[in-house]
Amino acid sequence: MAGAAAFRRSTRRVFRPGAYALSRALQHPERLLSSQASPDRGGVLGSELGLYPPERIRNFSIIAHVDHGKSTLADRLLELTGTIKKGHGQPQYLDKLQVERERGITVKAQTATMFYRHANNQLPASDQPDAPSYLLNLIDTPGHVDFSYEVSRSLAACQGALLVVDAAQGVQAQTIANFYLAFESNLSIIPIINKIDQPTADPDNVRAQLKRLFDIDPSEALLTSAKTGQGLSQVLPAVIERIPSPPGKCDSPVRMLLLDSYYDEYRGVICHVAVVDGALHKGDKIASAATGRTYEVLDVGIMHPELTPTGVLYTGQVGYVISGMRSTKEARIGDTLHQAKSTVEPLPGFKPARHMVFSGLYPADGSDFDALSHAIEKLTCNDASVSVTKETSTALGMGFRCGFLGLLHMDVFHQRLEQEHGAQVISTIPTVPYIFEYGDGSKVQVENPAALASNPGKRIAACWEPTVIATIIIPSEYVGPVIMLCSERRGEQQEYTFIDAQRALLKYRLPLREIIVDFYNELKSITSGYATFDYEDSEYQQSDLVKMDILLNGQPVDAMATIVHNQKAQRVGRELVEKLKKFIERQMFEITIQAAVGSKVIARETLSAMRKNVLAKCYGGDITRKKKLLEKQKEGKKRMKRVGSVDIPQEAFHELLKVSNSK
Ligand SMILES: Nc1nc2c(ncn2[C@@H]2O[C@H](COP(=O)(O)OP(=O)(O)OP(=O)(O)O)[C@@H](O)[C@H]2O)c(=O)[nH]1
Repeated sequence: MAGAAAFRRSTRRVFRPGAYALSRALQHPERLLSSQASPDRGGVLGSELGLYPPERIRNFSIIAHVDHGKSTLADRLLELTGTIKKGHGQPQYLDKLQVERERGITVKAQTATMFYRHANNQLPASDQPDAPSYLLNLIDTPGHVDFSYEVSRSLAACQGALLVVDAAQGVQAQTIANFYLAFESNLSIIPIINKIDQPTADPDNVRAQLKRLFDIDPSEALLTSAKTGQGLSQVLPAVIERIPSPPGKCDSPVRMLLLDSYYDEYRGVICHVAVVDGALHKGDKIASAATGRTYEVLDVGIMHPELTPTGVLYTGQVGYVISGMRSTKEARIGDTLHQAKSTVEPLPGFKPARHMVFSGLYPADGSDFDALSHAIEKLTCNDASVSVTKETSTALGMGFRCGFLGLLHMDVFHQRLEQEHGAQVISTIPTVPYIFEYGDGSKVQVENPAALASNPGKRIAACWEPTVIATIIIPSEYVGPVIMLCSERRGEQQEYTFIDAQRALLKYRLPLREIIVDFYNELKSITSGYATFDYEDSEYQQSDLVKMDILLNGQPVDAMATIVHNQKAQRVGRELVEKLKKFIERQMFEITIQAAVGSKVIARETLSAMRKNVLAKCYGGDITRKKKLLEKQKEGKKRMKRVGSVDIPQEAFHELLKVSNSK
């Protein structure tokens, strides 16, 4: 247990202060409304919501490692309460984005309100028509490390969390991170061992892990299969019995926490809110504590699971508000919305999103800049966690420098640009925010390696790079290779313990740069897919960094510049140059591809001259076939970027992203 306690202390860092400060702020409830009989399932009117005082409300989240079954469990609970129809033909109801369905991950947290009759004895609720009804707000959360910001947001509105653990896989890296987020938010945690239908399920071992790592009493864990439905009937009773109701002052002026916001083309900005004190009615005037702006409440309601107008939301309830905000920039996540002209204490805010990965986004066809600009603007309306600034590259023309929470976040943004807005995008090698100090003592944060060149007269005196604390869980036979991988990536071991007889936990401090490209893939491949990995931001460390340029026929390509560790420059340079050689097509003249640090060339390849004749194999005189081939070639040319005199295909930029920066 001593090991577990030490581990817990060392893991506490993951807590997001805003999240648990809120639950502390909500500690002294005063209940105004008395509990009453309940409305029928499904039929929700504003007057009926008033029948749910805080003691009849439970706000909870589901947290888990990726793929342990959060969204499936959420679906089952929505079905069980009649909120959605059984077999509605669309699994993972709360995963609404196309990219979420395709990748099977949750990116944006969603909320749904359910109604559930519950009696305090062991009889099934169906045998007790007079059993009281409860209003349950289920807040689905993303599972991936990049989106832990969304997790902390969701937790701030909850008093409890279902901690879902796969019965076969057991506790994984993200189970640990999410547990501590919930624990430090003072949430009541209900452990759920899911997927017990699997032949390899070992619930006893998972119980033992929960005890060892989190000191959770094994008898508290519920055993379920979200797939077969086994054990699911225990979940909602446990939610009602074990999770406290939301505290808040029913008779105070309205005060609510802004949990999330998105832009709807027809209705404007829709804010998800948790009402902490008082009641909010349609027509009320509300103000934002952050901006001081006032708004009129045009529509208010619950997510049941679609937007369902109720005209009112009471203390402890979670729902949506439409108030004529023009852009999500006005709807700051974590802001307090309150009754206009009243002085209220703002609720503790959230930790602002930190951008850890930056990349340039350029239209594949230069003339599509306006279309890309429009697409990015629309997408950031719904994803305020992306930062966007315009930038210009000599190689790629006009584009944008975007900051993301992590690499998956970047990928998802990219995919959404293409899928939802049809944008064809070239993105540059991702980079992390470095800090450089010049000889004159001035410091700059560098988010674009090419920007370093704009200060040629200044000598760089020192540089710092962001680091992370990574938690890796692996079967013990893989410890050796993983330790090697981490030290190759300039990692510093912080902890090495066993979580059970078969699995080890490693903690490393690693430069963020070393994990943003390819680390996870490599970790997965050397551990046959068994490793799980999570990380949290840590401090900056001083480092020996250099800017590496890529030159084509002697011309630096600004969009391909990158910052690397001095000792790795040669290897990375060679790899980049070899990769480019494969992707740049031969042209009518010789092309030299070089990697250089300052004026020193560290890698070089030459591509000999050739003319590609697409008609070479087209014997005979079929003119339509010839035309088709020429058309195809023309189409191909469109996807080329001309740098100086060299055409670079779009794929070359994509491939560069994959180049390991540290092998
Ligand atoms: N055998 C079995 N499979 C399950 C069960 N619950 C979920 N699954 C499957 O596990 C996979 C992952 O489930 P999800 O519900 O998408 O997992 P998630 O935790 O929401 O994943 P993220 O949204 O990526 O965080 C899906 O293929 C589900 O069908 C279960 O109880 N038994």
